[in-house]
Amino acid sequence: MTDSDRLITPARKPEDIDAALRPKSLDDFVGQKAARENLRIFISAAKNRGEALDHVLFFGPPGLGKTTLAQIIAREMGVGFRATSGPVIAKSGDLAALLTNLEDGDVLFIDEIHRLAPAVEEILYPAMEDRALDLMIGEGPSARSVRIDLPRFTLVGATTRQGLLTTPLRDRFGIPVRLHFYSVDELERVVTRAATLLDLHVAPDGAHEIARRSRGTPRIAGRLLRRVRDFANVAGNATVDAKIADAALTRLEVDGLGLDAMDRRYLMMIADVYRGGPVGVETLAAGLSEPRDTVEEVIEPYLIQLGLIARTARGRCLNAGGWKHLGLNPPASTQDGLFD
Ligand SMILES: Nc1ncnc2c1ncn2[C@@H]1O[C@H](COP(=O)(O)OP(=O)(O)OP(=O)(O)O)[C@@H](O)[C@H]1O
Ligand SMILES: [Mg+2]
Repeated sequence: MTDSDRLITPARKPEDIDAALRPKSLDDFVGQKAARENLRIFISAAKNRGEALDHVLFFGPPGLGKTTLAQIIAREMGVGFRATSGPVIAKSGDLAALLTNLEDGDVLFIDEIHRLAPAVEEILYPAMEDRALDLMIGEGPSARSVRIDLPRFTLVGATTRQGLLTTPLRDRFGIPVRLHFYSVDELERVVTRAATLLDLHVAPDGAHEIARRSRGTPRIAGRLLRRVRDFANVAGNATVDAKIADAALTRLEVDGLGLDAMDRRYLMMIADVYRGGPVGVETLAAGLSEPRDTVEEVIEPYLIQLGLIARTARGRCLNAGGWKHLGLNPPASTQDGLFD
């Protein structure tokens, strides 16, 4: 099984209906209170001054609302929205064309901005800083550089890997925004809101059951809701309540914390093969036959967030909560206060 086959992967799956479920305004956007309130202030200040919003960088795990917020910024600023992504911009000329075609004040959204080619990235520096484009005209000895002024624009970058961004690029974003996993309460609101959009009746206990299994991630909440709806339909239930949600998600092998077979294999491997760790991430990745990136970016963040495992300098360790979730006792030798 690869990560994209998992029901609870935070990455976008083809059947996800992200666009239909996207909140369209800051008021409609659930959670991320600090980010939301800061953006509200920056947006209203920029509008008052009649300026474009400063460049914004969103970073955080997949499915938390980076693309959604980028679109909301354009809407709240009342400007156009142009979207592209790092790997799509192959040549510096492609980016130059995008930039020169912007209209005054537009938002240019670059997803996966950590994957920009270095030559393309260099075009961005003067564009972001001075709203200018430096172009080379001609070749050989007669070549000369001309500077073209660009319209005012806001670059909104998104990345799941802030660490892979070069410092000069990161430094040019005036408004860096980190997105966090959502609380169960917030996800209940995400589920209830999505249910209304899907014309589906979900009882509060049903929303709670789906929320607590959604790994802090709205995209997963939307996906699980639609899966549970299928079960409710087949069972002839008009309302999604906790019972049907639990039955459906248990059938789909998503446990009470939102962990699936892959997570349990990961935990089990540390517990069983490495007696609770520490064990290196490379070793775990090899044991699970998963790329190291998937282990570090997809499997581990949520397990760390739950406090089931810890990343230490010597490797990964299972915490007390991890042992408990597996229904196991830590080996006696590790019970001397090493685990909380
Ligand atoms: N705060 C929120 N309230 C309600 N729904 C949300 C919220 N944040 C995200 N969603 C929903 O979750 C889904 C994924 O959001 P989005 O596409 O913005 O995530 P992303 O961070 O851009 O993910 P990726 O890193 O994969 O590009 C969308 O369907 C969106 O409507
Ligand atoms: Mg996105």
